[in-house]
Amino acid sequence: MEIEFIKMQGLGNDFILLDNRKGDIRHPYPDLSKKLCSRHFGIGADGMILILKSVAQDIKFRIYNSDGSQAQMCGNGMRCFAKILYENKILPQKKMRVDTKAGTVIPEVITDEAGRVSSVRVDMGEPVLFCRDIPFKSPNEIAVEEFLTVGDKECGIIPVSMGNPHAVMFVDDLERVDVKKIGRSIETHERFPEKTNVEFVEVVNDKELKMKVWERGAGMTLACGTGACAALVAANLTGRTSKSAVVHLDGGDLDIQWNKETNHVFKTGPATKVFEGRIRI
Ligand SMILES: N[C@H](CCC[C@H](N)C(=O)O)C(=O)O
Repeated sequence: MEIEFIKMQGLGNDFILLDNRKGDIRHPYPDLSKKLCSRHFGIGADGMILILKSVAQDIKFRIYNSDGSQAQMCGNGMRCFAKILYENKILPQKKMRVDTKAGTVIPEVITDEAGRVSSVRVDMGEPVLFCRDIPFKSPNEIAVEEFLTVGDKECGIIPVSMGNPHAVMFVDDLERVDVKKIGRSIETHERFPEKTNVEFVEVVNDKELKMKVWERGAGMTLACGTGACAALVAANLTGRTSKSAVVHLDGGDLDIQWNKETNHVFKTGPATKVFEGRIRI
């Protein structure tokens, strides 16, 4: 069968969006994601995102990594998702309640004078710090700076979940980190039973972070929205930044705010439609 798709990117983290509200795409999603995300044999992307009908909320969001694994949530992908829902008039409202495997997430599109979505502000919900819920194997009930044995090194990380697991590592000089080698090792570390995304973070000042990311199920990407949220939470918890910061990623900047009254984390950034097409599966 032939299906329509929309290729999107958020700070260079790219996705293939499929509208399967009618349920006519019956191909197993893990296999379909691997095929479509292949940069040599498919369309090419870090992940595949599905627009699905929801009973409980306005719409349902599901994300699969390029290796076919399913993730609970995707920050950059959620901005792309919200942009399409609004611009394609799938949902009339600017503020949406989205059913994700990380719970209900609330994106709000911000439009320019022409009515086009210029950026999206997402209420990402609450960070998860209980080790058992991340999940992360630890004698500690709550995440603190933990040490993982990676090869012949002891790496200090702070485990945080934004619905999906993250290992945040603070470094003095981001340019000197072997992101691939260390990221790959920590992604599959046995203390992360569901694997993990890995963020390498350099503190610029109280309101700025620089970050590179190795993503679970996708490898090095240009940006990770949930990862930027996890990085801000870890930085604030350890007194490195205030409760809001600009996170500089290879693909661009994200604005992250942690509202301590509601304990919700907010992420604001761009979303771009690259092209649309049809592909035989
Ligand atoms: N690889 C992630 C999912 C995509 C998250 C990332 N692209 C984002 O923007 O949050 C995981 O397996 O948890």
